[in-house]
Amino acid sequence: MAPRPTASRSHVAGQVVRSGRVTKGKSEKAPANKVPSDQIKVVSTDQVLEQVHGEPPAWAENRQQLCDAIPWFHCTQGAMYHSEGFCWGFLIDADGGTRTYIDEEIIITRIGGCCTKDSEGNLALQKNQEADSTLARSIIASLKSKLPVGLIIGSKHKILNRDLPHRYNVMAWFRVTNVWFERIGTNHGAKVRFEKLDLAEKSWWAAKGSAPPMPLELRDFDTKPQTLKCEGCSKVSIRVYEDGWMCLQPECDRFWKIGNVSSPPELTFNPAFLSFRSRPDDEILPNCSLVPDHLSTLDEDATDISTSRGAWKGIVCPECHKCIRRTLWRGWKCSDDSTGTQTGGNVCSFERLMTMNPISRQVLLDDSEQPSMRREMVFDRKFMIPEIDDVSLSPYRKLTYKLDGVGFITHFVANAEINSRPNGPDDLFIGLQREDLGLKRFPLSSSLVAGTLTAHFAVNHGSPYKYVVSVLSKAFGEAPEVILRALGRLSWATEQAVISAGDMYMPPNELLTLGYFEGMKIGYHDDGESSLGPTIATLSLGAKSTMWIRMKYKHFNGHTRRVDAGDGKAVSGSVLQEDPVLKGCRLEDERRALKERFEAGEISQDEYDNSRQTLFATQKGKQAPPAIKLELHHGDLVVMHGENLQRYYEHSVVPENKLRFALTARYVKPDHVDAAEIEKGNFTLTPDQIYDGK
Ligand SMILES: O=C(O)CCC(=O)C(=O)O
Ligand SMILES: [Fe+2]
Repeated sequence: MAPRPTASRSHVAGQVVRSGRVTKGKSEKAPANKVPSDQIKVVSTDQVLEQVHGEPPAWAENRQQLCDAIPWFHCTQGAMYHSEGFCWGFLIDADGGTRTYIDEEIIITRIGGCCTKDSEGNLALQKNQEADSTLARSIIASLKSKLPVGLIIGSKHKILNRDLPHRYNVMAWFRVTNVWFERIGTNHGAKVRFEKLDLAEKSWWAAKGSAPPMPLELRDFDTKPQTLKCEGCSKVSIRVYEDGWMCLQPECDRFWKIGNVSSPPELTFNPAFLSFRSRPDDEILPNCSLVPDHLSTLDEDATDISTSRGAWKGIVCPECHKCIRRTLWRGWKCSDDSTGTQTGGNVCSFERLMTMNPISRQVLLDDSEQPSMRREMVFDRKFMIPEIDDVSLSPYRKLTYKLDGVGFITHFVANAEINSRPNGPDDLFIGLQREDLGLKRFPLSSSLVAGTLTAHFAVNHGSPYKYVVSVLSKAFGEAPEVILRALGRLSWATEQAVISAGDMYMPPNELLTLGYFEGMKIGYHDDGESSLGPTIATLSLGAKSTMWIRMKYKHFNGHTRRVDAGDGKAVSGSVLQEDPVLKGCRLEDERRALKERFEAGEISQDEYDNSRQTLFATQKGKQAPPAIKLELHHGDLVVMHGENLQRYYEHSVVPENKLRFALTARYVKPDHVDAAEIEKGNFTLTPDQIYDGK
């Protein structure tokens, strides 16, 4: 038997393989003494990294950059990007599992999925991975359809032991040559062998100073590793390990056995399995380029192109090759989408700002949205039906949605007469596009995947306010005319709504402008910070959108969400300390009855809590369906009023077309603002900036 390299004694291209996960065949080329010392970087006492020969064609500091710019890797989690039943892209990073392998042309790894972390932080298969699982099916489909797969290597990759230049590095196109199953722990999981498609070109991740690849004409494409038919299941399996041939069909009772004996835990790859190469095949063609040249496909002269879906994808910086997202309203700036950690102190100066021809309101109108004097209104009975008032604020139609004990939402429905007035919504819409407002996309403060940017642009004027993200605030004193005019309208709407409810009017001192391109939206959130007054007014400009309002999960269900304890088991959520038992919540009658008994002193706190736990155990918690649906059109105003509205309910807005602005004004309590920033919220409107409701 060939010597079996193990953790303690194997040397792979000049460095000790520390993980003990890889066992390489004897076909290894570069022996340790061939690596010049200037090409070795000592990272820590036990890690010596070789320099790589070249540079990746594209790279990223985080997954979001990668997913935004690389069309074959739209995936923020997991190793494999699959869609439409195929695997398109694959990331090899921290943990490829046991028996992984990498060299300049071949990669062997597990396909991901079905995993959990063991006590040492390594990924362990939690259950069997079957051939009909989504991941296995996708990778097998790519193999059978000869679909090339793009590979990316992350700097946490433990086996290559080269000094990878960036956190995520695009490698090359590969073909899938084999997919098979192995026993991994007590379960079985799928493995894959990738082979680089272009064998003529030297891989950038090859060691610096290493020999060029063997020319194609000198290569042997005929010798293949041994394949044998299993006497048990009659299916053919390839010989992956030198230690012996094994049946690799998990359903066979001879699976993962050499002869009659279970395979040893340490195995050596069959050199023939590592060294065979597939003949170049013209049929294997990627269906897009490895690194997209997105900028050259944008025709800026076409109207509205700068706000189309295609225009807010990420690009690969033509200068430094970093994947950059469109963080700026006007375009891409390499240094703006940077954590600064991967640039080695060099800031790339690339930027591409678009012309941004203003789009007129008419371009966004669809057939069902002809300008009319008063829009016809059809209400869907699935949602709350409002009170309709066509008189008191004419020419606006006033729709009021009342949530008992919670608050109300007033929708001021505009029409063509209102919109076309000088300095009205039509003019404001064009005005906002002409101004350089400094709209930007910011990282979401609470997101499952760190670094995720909002799917809308934002800029704040007036008192500082942190909504779902932190946005720098500009003083009203520096605000352009359009912002002050919008503030005039929003102050009017706030006053009308609040006074008609008999509440005190607090003039807004903050205005957040959101800009939405095609396909952008704002997900469910509330505007209920302790620093804010109870009233929030929004002016919609441009594309039509739908606003959804639903009860928050915990108020709908009466308990917080169940959380994953990390071992695959769910920890049940805790019951609410104070359950408002809102109208329409789940198990409303039962919850109200328990609450009444508790408040009447008939049951103790413990009994109340335990009875609710028992009640909730009968049904799985779920998200509340939307209670209110508002169709927001150009020029419409919406006022949400009531602290409890933000406490118990959340809202989201989904626009439908290429360009929409939402200008939302709030009252930020001065005791929550730094003294130095108070004056940012001061403003005086000129008489013609004050709105009179016409
Ligand atoms: O886009 C909209 O209409 C709503 C914006 C919003 O919810 C917010 O700014 O908090
Ligand atoms: Fe909001």
